[in-house]
Amino acid sequence: MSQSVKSVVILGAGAWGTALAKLAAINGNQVHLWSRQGSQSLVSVLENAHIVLSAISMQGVRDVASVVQSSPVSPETIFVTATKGLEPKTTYTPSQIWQEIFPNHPVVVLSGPNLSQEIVRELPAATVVASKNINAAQSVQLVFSSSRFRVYTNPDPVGVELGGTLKNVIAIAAGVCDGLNLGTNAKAALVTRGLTEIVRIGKNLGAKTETFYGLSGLGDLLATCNSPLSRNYQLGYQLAHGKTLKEILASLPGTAEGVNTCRVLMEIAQQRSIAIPISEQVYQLLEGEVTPQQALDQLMLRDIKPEFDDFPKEQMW
Ligand SMILES: NC(=O)c1ccc[n+]([C@@H]2O[C@H](COP(=O)([O-])OP(=O)(O)OC[C@H]3O[C@@H](n4cnc5c(N)ncnc54)[C@H](OP(=O)(O)O)[C@@H]3O)[C@@H](O)[C@H]2O)c1
Ligand SMILES: O=P(O)(O)OC[C@H](O)CO
Repeated sequence: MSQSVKSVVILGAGAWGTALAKLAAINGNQVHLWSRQGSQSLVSVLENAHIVLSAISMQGVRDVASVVQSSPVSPETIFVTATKGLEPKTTYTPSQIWQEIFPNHPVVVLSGPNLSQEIVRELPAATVVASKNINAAQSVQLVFSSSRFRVYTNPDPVGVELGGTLKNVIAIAAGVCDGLNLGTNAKAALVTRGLTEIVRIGKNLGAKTETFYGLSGLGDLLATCNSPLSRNYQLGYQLAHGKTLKEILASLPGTAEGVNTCRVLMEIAQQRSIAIPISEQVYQLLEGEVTPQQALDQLMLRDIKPEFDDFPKEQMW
């Protein structure tokens, strides 16, 4: 893989921003890792940046993007977003925020089964870079691809971004499932039906169904629902052990985006009349309206129904 050296600015020196900075540096790129707590001004690092990647947690994305907007950036700069969340006020995905603020720049989504602690240890992993601008996606692919990190391109940014974002809600449920010791059958049912919910929402928001069966959908869902390294999984696991959300958030290392995502997701589902029963129980659990056991009972005692929403009637019996 040969390419010219790129100037890459990573916004957000949290767990994911730091891991991505390491990956870009391995390929000989000139990398600036920016944090609001650091000494470098945003203006100074943005000068001549080919790629600006945001690994800011959802709550800070619009503020940081607005500050970037007031700084001089080259018209060629590609924006990459690696945040997995939804904006409460607008229900926008992070890439929609970046595209709204930078309408004339390519925006690329980077998302996949990427637990940062494994990537920092240089364990092998794969991810997806998705954009309507395929040249931009390919440039980003070259910057991050290495013998330890395999990067695929994809033309469905909304699907890639929603897969990574919505799985966090199901990962909370998976943590609850393991915390309650419900067994492997229950976990398989939960993850599979969770994927059905993600596909329903994603299709309604304009994503391609097949994207959710790829790395950024099913791949990330499997990684996050099965790893104690996931903050969202950990949060669910601890809820099942009787801790309150407040107690868990006070000691959790880093951001568990699933909590806010779940609230925004419920709003989207209600506005569009989309059934997402697992996510709804996660919501009620996070709001303290049900216990983990009550959430389980509510799911198991729902009306019986066909497995698929759109199977032709003559094929059901
Ligand atoms: N960790 C992973 O394995 C992983 C993998 C893939 C995707 N992601 C996604 O990447 C995003 C970041 O995750 P993370 O694990 O890196 O979280 P994190 O360790 O909590 O770091 C969050 C970063 O966002 C910054 N930030 C938050 N609000 C800000 C604001 N208003 N202005 C400026 N900076 C702000 C934080 O700055 P301060 O330190 O100054 O607060 C920090 O650098 C999340 O959306 C997550 O879902 C994470
Ligand atoms: O630690 P989590 O739950 O934010 O998950 C990290 C990544 O999204 C896994 O791909």
